[in-house]
Order: sequence, then structure tokens, then C-alpha cells
Amino acid sequence: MPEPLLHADGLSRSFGAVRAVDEVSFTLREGGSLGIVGGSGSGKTTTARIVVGLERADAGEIRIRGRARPARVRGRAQRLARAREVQMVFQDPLLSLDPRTGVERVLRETLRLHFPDRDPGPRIRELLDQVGLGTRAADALPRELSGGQRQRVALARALAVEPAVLVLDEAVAALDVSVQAQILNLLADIRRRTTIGYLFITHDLGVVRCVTDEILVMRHGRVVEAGATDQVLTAPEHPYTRLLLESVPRPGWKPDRIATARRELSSSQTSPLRRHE
Ligand SMILES: Nc1ncnc2c1ncn2[C@@H]1O[C@H](COP(=O)(O)OP(=O)(O)OP(=O)(O)O)[C@@H](O)[C@H]1O
Repeated sequence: MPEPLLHADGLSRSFGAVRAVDEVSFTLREGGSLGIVGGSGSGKTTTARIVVGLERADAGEIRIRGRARPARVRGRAQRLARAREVQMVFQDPLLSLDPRTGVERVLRETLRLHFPDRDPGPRIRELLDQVGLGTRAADALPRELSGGQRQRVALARALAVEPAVLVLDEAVAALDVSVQAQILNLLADIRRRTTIGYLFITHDLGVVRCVTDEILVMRHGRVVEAGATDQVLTAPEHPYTRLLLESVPRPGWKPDRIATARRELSSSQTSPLRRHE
């Protein structure tokens, strides 16, 4: 058996008395897409931040293609090598893009840093093309672009590094539904053409259904259910997963039905469910 692309083993992280992540383990295979879902405060983002290296784990380890990802890196070469293992795309690209730097320059600088011996020109064109940004966008500043275009820039910058794993933290949550669909299609297309693995952090089960083949359901820092996306979404075993599914607004729901579902879900974040946990 080849080593999985990413293996997380027993990750834990507490903030004071809050166990934000509690013994979380999962595997992402080469070319795979794993969704981490759960309500607010379930520990999804902290898990993602540990994978990326933005947060340290109190316990547990991350392996990329069998090699332990060091908790600390020393020097530029190690920092760049680590960045090539995992890249992250955030919900709001305005916060992660420099407001004074145009699209082409962002990509040029990233490529120069990681691949100083290569001519960046052809690769920049390839990346813009890959994420569906025309040459007109190449000179634009982030604020001159739409939300969807900015997310494409953030994606192009992450892909420029040729990472093994791309972590997407609520990466389409701020976009309206049609733009969301375009970005999700784009991500599916990139996955078909590369060996990249996705780790999708989202509270949106519709997104998970579209772009992941496996999911992990988190609640209070723990994994309550894991398995093939189709299986978990069509025949959820854990009551919390069922609750999450029941709280997804459906066409035709009146506002009070949506409000009730949201209330039920948010009270379940603080009070334990009665059944098997
Ligand atoms: N830096 C921090 N300091 C203190 N507590 C934190 C910190 N980061 C996260 N937490 C706590 O850890 C728990 C898990 O938070 P986390 O952001 O990982 O959850 P989440 O599932 O991503 O939620 P959301 O969808 O609301 O972002 C929460 O109770 C949160 O308040």
C-alpha cells in the first residue's frame, strides 16, 4: 500500500479548559477530497490550522506521504518545503491578499520564491487560465475584482506553489450561489487533472456533497462520524449528523422553519445530545 497523501493521527488542542480538538485522526489519499463538517465551534478550523502549521497541536502528528510534518521549521529552505506540502485558501481573500499588489505580481512573487530557476511568464499564464481569469484581471488590484475573482486569485496563488494538499476553510462561504458553483466546478476540474488532495472545512453540507468523497463530522472537538460522503449523507448513523442534515434549509421552507432548525442546532452545540456519544 502506498503511503497516504496526508495522515493525521490523534490531534488534540486545548485553549484553557476548551478542548477545541480532541483525538482527531483522518487520512487523505492522493487525489482525494475530504470534508470536515460540524457546527460552529466544533473544532474544524483549529484542525485545519494545525494541518497547515498555523496552530500547534498539544498531541498527535501529521504525516505527508509518510513523513512527519515538523512542528517547527528552521530557515528559509525548510519553510518553503513546508509551504509546498500544504497551502490554504481562506473564506475572505481580501484579508489574505496584499491590497497594493496586482494579480500578476502576486503570482510572479510566489513563483520567484518557490521556483527561482524557472521563467515565471508561461506558468503565470497557465495559472490564470487554469483558474479561469482572463488577462484583463492580470493587472487588477484585489479591490477591483469581484469576490469570485478574488477567490480565483487566492486559488491561483496556492496552486502556484504546487502543494500536495490544499486546505479550503469555508472558501466558498462568502460567495453567492452561482459563483460558488463555478468555483466548486473549477476545484473539481483541477482535482481531475492533478494529484492534489483537498481538505474542505465547511458547515455547508451542500458543498460537501459536491466536492468531497469522504467526510468527517466533528462535534465538541471530536469526530462523531466518518465515512464515504454519499453513505454518511444518505444514511447518517450519528444523531448529530442527522441534526446537521435536518438543519439544511430546503427549497420552500418558511423563515420560521429555518429559524427553528438553526435554534435546534445551536442549542445542540452547548448541550450534549442524549444518545450514543
Ligand atoms: N485562539 C483561540 N483561543 C481560545 N479559544 C479558541 C481559539 N481558537 C478556537 N478556540 C475555541 O475552540 C473551539 C473550536 O473552535 P474552531 O474555530 O476550531 O471551531 P469551528 O468548528 O471552526 O467553528 P466556526 O465554524 O464557528 O469557525 C471553540 O470553542 C473556540 O471558541
